[in-house]
Amino acid sequence: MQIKTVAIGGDHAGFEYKAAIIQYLEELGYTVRNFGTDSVESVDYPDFAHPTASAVESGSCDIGILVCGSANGVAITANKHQGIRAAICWKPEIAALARQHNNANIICLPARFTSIEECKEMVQIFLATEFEGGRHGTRVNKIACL
Ligand SMILES: O=C(CO)[C@H](O)[C@H](O)[C@H](O)COP(=O)(O)O
Repeated sequence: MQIKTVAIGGDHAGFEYKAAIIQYLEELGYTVRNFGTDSVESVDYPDFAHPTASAVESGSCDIGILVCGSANGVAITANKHQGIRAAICWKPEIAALARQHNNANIICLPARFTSIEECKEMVQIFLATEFEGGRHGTRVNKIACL
């Protein structure tokens, strides 16, 4: 999958990291759609995670990034969307496996438990790693079969 357009969103706890990631991605040549929030003023993460997830689910963006304090809230929210597989990642290896084994289409980053540089590395890996398919495809297909 060729990734050109990235959706990104998060709450106040993820704002500074989101801004740094946007700049990083635009320097790499990606088109970034920012779904906010755009300040450190306290907000409710679902208000920003839902539109970000919808953009990926609809296909208007190729992949998504969500950032909040622990990543839990944005992940729980995004995974309410039928077409979303949102993975919480806190190490580069986990970001790779989220794509390789789970075909994740949103990476959720814990801003209060990682550094900006670690998040940039995880984003780069997430965007560059392909889904392996095979046995993993069988498993991923079973996720939606409620
Ligand atoms: O996952 C979260 C919510 O479950 C995020 O970590 C939020 O960023 C966090 O809860 C925000 O906490 P705050 O005390 O309101 O800044």
